[in-house]
Amino acid sequence: MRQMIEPWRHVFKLDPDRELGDRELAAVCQSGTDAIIVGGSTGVTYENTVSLLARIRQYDLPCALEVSDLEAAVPGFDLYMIPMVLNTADTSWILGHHRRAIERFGSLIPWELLLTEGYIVLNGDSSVARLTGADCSLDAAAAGAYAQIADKLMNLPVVYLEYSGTYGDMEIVREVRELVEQSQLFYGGGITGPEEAMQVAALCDTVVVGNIIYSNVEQALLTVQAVRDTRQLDRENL
Ligand SMILES: CC(C)=CCC/C(C)=C/CC/C(C)=C/CC/C(C)=C/CC/C(C)=C/CC/C(C)=C/CC/C(C)=C/COP(=O)(O)OP(=O)(O)O
Ligand SMILES: O=P(O)(O)OC[C@@H](O)CO
Ligand SMILES: [Mg+2]
Repeated sequence: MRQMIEPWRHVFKLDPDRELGDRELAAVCQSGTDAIIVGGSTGVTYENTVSLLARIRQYDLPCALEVSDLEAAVPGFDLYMIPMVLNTADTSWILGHHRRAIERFGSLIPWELLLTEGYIVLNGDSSVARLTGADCSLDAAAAGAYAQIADKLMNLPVVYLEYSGTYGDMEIVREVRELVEQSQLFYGGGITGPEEAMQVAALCDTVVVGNIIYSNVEQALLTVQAVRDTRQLDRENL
């Protein structure tokens, strides 16, 4: 599964709990983005997830489910991304929900389609931070330490810098970039147009664009080419 995500430079994240018209969905899926991730931190149900998957399947691009609620474990995705929030003291978001999921779904779990994401949640004023009780008051050294736990101690395929709803501190992103060697570095949060997309694309492997799809789809679409046109900096040239 690592091979599937390796080429992903740009992805759109669609929230099953939000409305998106057919025209907008078509534009997003035909934009040239590398993949769609379906996910949200609240209000994700089996029904709204099935319905969004069926609509996305009209288009020919990979579609992953980022599992945030057991009730929404819908079969038929190309990939299942499993978040573990590293910077919370509430272990249910690191292991607890995961244990329950495995007890509940057992042999139904398509293990070969699962990828674990080491989440570092950095916007204290986001649903995901409130939900998981994440400690978002991290400086660059602390964020970098969590990133190395994911990359070097846990060997996770993905480190996800999650600024959901706000544009991140690029000094922190840069520090994390310098330290992550094996994991694929995802960044998501507050990208509202091409300039921000380019800045992030220079530092991270994969750029995730979410909320702006729902408020200004034209700006969201411009991020695709912006990421394509941006060369990623080598760690040595940061
Ligand atoms: C049978 C079948 C098809 C199985 C496939 C999947 C499955 C159930 C596998 C079982 C194995 C397993 C280990 C599952 C994990 C179960 C689980 C619920 C884990 C908890 C994951 C977690 C830490 C969730 C917390 C929230 C989170 C990190 C969500 C990620 C998405 C995210 C941050 C969205 C942003 O939220 P948004 O709502 O957009 O925020 P804003 O409102 O601020 O925009
Ligand atoms: O919605 P935005 O702020 O673009 O963030 C994208 C994604 O990281 C959310 O999980
Ligand atoms: Mg969102």
